[in-house]
Amino acid sequence: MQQRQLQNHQFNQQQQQQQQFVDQRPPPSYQIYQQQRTMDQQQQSRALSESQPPSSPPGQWNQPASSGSASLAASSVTAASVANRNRPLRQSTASTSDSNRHQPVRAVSSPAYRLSQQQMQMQQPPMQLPQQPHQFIPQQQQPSLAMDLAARLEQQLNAAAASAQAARSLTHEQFRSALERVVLPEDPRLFLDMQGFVKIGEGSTSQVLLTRDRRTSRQVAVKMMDLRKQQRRELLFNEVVIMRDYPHPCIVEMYGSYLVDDELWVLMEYMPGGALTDIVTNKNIRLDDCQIATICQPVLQALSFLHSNGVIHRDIKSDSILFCRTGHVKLSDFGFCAQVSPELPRRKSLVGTPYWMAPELIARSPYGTEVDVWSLGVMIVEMIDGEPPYFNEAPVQAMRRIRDQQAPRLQFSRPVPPELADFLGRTMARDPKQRATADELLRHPFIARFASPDVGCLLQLLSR
Ligand SMILES: Nc1ncnc2c1ncn2[C@@H]1O[C@H](COP(=O)(O)OP(=O)(O)OP(=O)(O)O)[C@@H](O)[C@H]1O
Repeated sequence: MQQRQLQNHQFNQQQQQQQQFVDQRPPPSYQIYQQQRTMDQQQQSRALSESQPPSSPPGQWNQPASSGSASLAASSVTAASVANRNRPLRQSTASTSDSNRHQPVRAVSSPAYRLSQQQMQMQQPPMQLPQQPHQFIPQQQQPSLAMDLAARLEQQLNAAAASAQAARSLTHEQFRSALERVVLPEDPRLFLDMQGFVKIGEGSTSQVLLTRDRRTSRQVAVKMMDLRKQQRRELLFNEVVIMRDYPHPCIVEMYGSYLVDDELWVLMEYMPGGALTDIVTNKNIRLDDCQIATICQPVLQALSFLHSNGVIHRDIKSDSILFCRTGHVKLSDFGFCAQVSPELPRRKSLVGTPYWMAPELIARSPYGTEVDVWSLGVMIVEMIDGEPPYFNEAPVQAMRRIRDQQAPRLQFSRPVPPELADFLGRTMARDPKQRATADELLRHPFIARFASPDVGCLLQLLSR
C-alpha cells in the first residue's frame, strides 16, 4: 500500500517537473538539481520499502511494553528514520544519496550521522482548516500573532487527534493556500541566480542550497521544503515565522519566505562555517573548555531570548548550530518550535530528535522551555565525547533509557574541570524544576571562566 503511495507520489513529482520545464524553462543547473532530487527520492523510496519490517505497518514503529509510566507504543518515526534505523550509526556515507551529488562549497555534515538522528514525531492526523480562512495572518503582522497562529494550528492538530470525528483532512490545496497567506508574494526565481544553485545541506524535511540574490549580490542559503513530504506540515509555519519575527544576533537571519510550486523556500543568511556536527564528529578535533563555553554562550543567549518570548526550540543539537565565516555561532532550524503562553503554558507533543530529547518529553508529561536546556546538555556531551549518550543504541532503546534511568552516563573521553561538570549537571537534571534556566546558565562560573570574549578560539576550528 505504502509502496503504491510512493510510486504515485513519484509519478506526481515527475509530472510536476515536466510541467515546470514546459512552463518556466528553469536554467540548466536548477534542472540538474531537480533531476538529481527525483533520483534521490527514488533511491530513498527503495530504501524505505526494503527496510520495512514485514510485521510492522508502514511508518509505524511499535515499541515493546515499557516499564515506565508512559508508553512509547504510540510513537512513530519519519520515513527517513525507518529507512535508516538498521544501519550502523557511523556507517560510511557511500551508501547514502549524498555520494554523487554536486560538490558542496563546504563539507556537508556527515550524512550517516544525520541520517542516524531519527527524528521522532507523533503520527497525527492532518489539521483542520480553520473555520474562517481569513484567520491566517499576513506576513507583516505582529510577531506574537503570527506565532499564535502556529500554536493555534498545533492546538488544532492535537484536538483533531483527540477526536477521530474531527480529524477531517485538509487538502493539499487548502493547506497551500493557508501557507500562501503568510509568505511573501514574489517569485524568488525572478531574483535568485538560478544557475548558481549548489547544495550545501540536507535535513529530514528539507534540502538547503546556496545561491546569490541578484538584487543585492549577496549569497543566500535557500531551504526548500516540499509541502507534500512533511509529516506534520503545520510545523512549516514555524519555518516562516520564527526567524522572521524573532531576530537576534545569535539567530540565523531570515530574508524572506516564498511558495514555489509545492515547495516552501526560506531564504536566509548563508553560514559558510557549516554545522557544529562537522566539528564534533571529526575525530581529529577535540574541543577544549574555552571552545565549548564560547559555543554555549551565544546558544544560551538565543535560548534565553526565545524562552522569554515563550518559544521552545525543541531540536537543540549540534546540527542546529551554524558557524559564520568570522567564527561566530548562531542557532538555526526552527522547524520544530512550539509556543507557550499563560493560556497554554505546557506542550505535550513528542517532537525532536531521540537522543537529545528530555525525559519529561519522552514520558509525554506536559513540558516547557526546560527541554531545550536538557538538549543543550546533550549537545555539550557531543562536544566532549563526539556523540550523544546512548548513541550506539537504537533510538527507541535510548529513549527508554533517557526516560527511565538516572542522568545519562557520560563517557568523558577527557578530564573536565569542575565548572564544566557542574554546568552539565545543571543542564541534565532529570527533574525539570531542578534544571537551570538559560539565564542561570549564562551566569554560571563555567561561562564566566571559559567563554572567550572574542571568537578566536573558534576560528581555529574552522581553519582545520
Ligand atoms: N543558513 C545556512 N547556511 C549554511 N548551511 C545551512 C544553513 N541552513 C542549513 N544549512 C545546512 O543544511 C542542513 C540542514 O538544514 P536544517 O537543519 O535547517 O534542515 P532540517 O530539514 O530542518 O533538518 P533536521 O533534520 O535537523 O530537522 C544543516 O545541518 C546545515 O548543514
